[in-house]
Amino acid sequence: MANLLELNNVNHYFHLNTVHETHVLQDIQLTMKEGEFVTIIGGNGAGKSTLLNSIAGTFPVTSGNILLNQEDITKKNVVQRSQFISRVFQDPKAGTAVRLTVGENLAIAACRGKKRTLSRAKTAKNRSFFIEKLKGLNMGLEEKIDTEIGLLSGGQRQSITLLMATLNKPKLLLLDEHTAALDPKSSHIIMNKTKELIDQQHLTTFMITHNMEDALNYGQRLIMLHQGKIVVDLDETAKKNLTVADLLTLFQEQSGHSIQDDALLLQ
Ligand SMILES: Nc1ncnc2c1ncn2[C@@H]1O[C@H](COP(=O)(O)OP(=O)(O)OP(=O)(O)O)[C@@H](O)[C@H]1O
Repeated sequence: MANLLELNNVNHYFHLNTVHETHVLQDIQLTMKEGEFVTIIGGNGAGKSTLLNSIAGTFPVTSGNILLNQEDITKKNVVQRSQFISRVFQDPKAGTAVRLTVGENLAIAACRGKKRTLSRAKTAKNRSFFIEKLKGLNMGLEEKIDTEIGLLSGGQRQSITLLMATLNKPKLLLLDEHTAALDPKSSHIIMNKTKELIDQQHLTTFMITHNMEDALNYGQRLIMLHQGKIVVDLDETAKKNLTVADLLTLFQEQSGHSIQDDALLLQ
């Protein structure tokens, strides 16, 4: 199967050529197949968010190139890339207009990357489409279609953010610790919804998590990042029977360090 995403020798420096220079991504070589669900873990400051930001186009990489469906997107900015790359952030408020209703937020998401044509008939059709999608979440959120999204709980908001991110079937879905701000029960519900949406649409997905169990339980491949380098890359067979303890040992063997990250170890 063809590569959906390809990163070739990607390097990223912050504050290049200053005393504060940090080499955050170091010669990243990474490919993802279409439909692959990859989880990524690593200690604080390993460069996970920077890697996602580089793929999303939040800032230009210092060197190297990024290909999506064989097209070089390295020079495209975040808005141009958002036509085919969706992202869900840790903060459930990010990516939504908190003063607009659930329905209005979904309408904005549905227009992403398309020409906006609004007619009464289309608005009514969209409304029933959104109600069906909300029903699919099985959280009773179809009743909240006219509620301001800012008034919903973190878990409810995050499930709608997920729906918004997947409404137009993105080529690539980036999940940036999207359950980390939720309580354990909501986090579990959202992870199950995430898997459901990914499976239904066969979405190519890259998920950062601090939860090692989730990193092992979800997706077909697991990557560990350490000091800006990929130190572990496990396929489905390799990660199938691994425990969190095995993962910690593997990390130590490959990087020469133990994970100095309480958030990761406390999971
Ligand atoms: N905008 C920025 N300007 C300068 N340095 C930055 C910036 N963003 C991140 N860094 C630095 O880059 C390094 C990697 O940060 P990044 O946020 O990518 O790590 P992370 O693996 O996502 O960490 P965490 O798990 O703690 O969120 C850190 O040393 C961080 O201080």
